[in-house]
Amino acid sequence: MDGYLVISIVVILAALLAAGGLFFMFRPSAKKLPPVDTPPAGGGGEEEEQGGGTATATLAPPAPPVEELVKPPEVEVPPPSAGRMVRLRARLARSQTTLGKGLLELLSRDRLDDEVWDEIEETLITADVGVAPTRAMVEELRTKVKVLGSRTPKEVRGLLREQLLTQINPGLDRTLHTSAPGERPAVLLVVGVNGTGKTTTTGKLARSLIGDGKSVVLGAADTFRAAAADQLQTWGDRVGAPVVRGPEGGDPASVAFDAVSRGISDKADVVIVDTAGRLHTKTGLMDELGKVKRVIEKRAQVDEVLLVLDATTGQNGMRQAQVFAEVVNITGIALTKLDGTAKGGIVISVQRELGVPVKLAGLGEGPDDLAPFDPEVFVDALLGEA
Ligand SMILES: Nc1nc2c(ncn2[C@@H]2O[C@H](COP(=O)(O)OP(=O)(O)OP(=O)(O)O)[C@@H](O)[C@H]2O)c(=O)[nH]1
Repeated sequence: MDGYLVISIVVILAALLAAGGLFFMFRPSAKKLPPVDTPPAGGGGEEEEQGGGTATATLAPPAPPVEELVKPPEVEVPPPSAGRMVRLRARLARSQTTLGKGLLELLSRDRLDDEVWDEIEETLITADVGVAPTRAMVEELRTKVKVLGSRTPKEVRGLLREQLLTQINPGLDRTLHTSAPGERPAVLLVVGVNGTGKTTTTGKLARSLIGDGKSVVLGAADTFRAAAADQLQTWGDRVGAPVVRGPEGGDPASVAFDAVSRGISDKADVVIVDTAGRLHTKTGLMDELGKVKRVIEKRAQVDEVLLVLDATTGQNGMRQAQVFAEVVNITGIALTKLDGTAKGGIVISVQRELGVPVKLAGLGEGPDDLAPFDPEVFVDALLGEA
């Protein structure tokens, strides 16, 4: 019986060894693996096919790790801000020359009677210049025309140019405060009614500052609308500016605080905080913006409060601007959509009403269509070529 058992074990072992041997002889070889489907690089794929027969020739190169296939988004290098208003002058000319040409035509008439002066006044008021500045301009023009007697087109243009410039006041300091004393970043707070172009202006401004060689951190304190933070994120990603954001409906002041803290720790040059500024009630607005400003000031001074105003909204926009001015100390105005209105006179009335200079002009929807406001370029675009 024992002998029978021993023989059985030996037979089983022999069968196992034989099976193992067969497996190693016929196991699928790495050489026969299907080629990995990778795009041919530099003609290498063709060479491999021509080599046919040898194992190395049929082997495809190892697939790159997945992370390598996901390319990081390309960071754009925006152009500097200098000379932008000149570059965008055609946009202004297209929308504003109705005003300029209308005034030039009226002032060039042989007889300047009361009716014509009324028309001049009307043209200025229609273009949102505002009643008081219109009266001042008309009075000055009347006196100068009397002194001049007969007028050549060049003289008329010169007179009007001088008057418009006087009202716009080229002497105002339009510098955007983007350099802070000491180590900390400059802090810019962007306020305004939704839809005026606030988020777009924040994004464009970040681009233009980066184009001027500054580093920027963006704060998406418009937590009221998630899309606004996404929009800002896209702007930031395009130029490599970090965007600090919070949960939808979260506390805007806390996002603003975090953004400024990030700017300080990153040693950034500028932090721009985009706010929601919903104009539900004046007290609500005051609470929200007041808190954002107070909380930021725990970390750094706010160097610039930029009010974004839509030039196409006329007197309604002006009223909204006044509410913001009562709530927060505005230091500059970004006038958007100047490319889409003939009412460029709003530059004059808004400065006069708020006592704050227009510092930036929005002249289109393109990423680089925001320019430092230049009064002379503006007036020349308005009046057309001399
Ligand atoms: N033509 C023209 N369009 C502009 C200009 N600035 C902004 N816009 C457009 O105005 C629209 C509103 O801009 P947003 O930046 O979303 O406005 P917002 O004030 O931030 O509004 P919320 O995101 O709701 O807070 C967008 O379609 C912009 O492209 C400009 O200077 N010219």
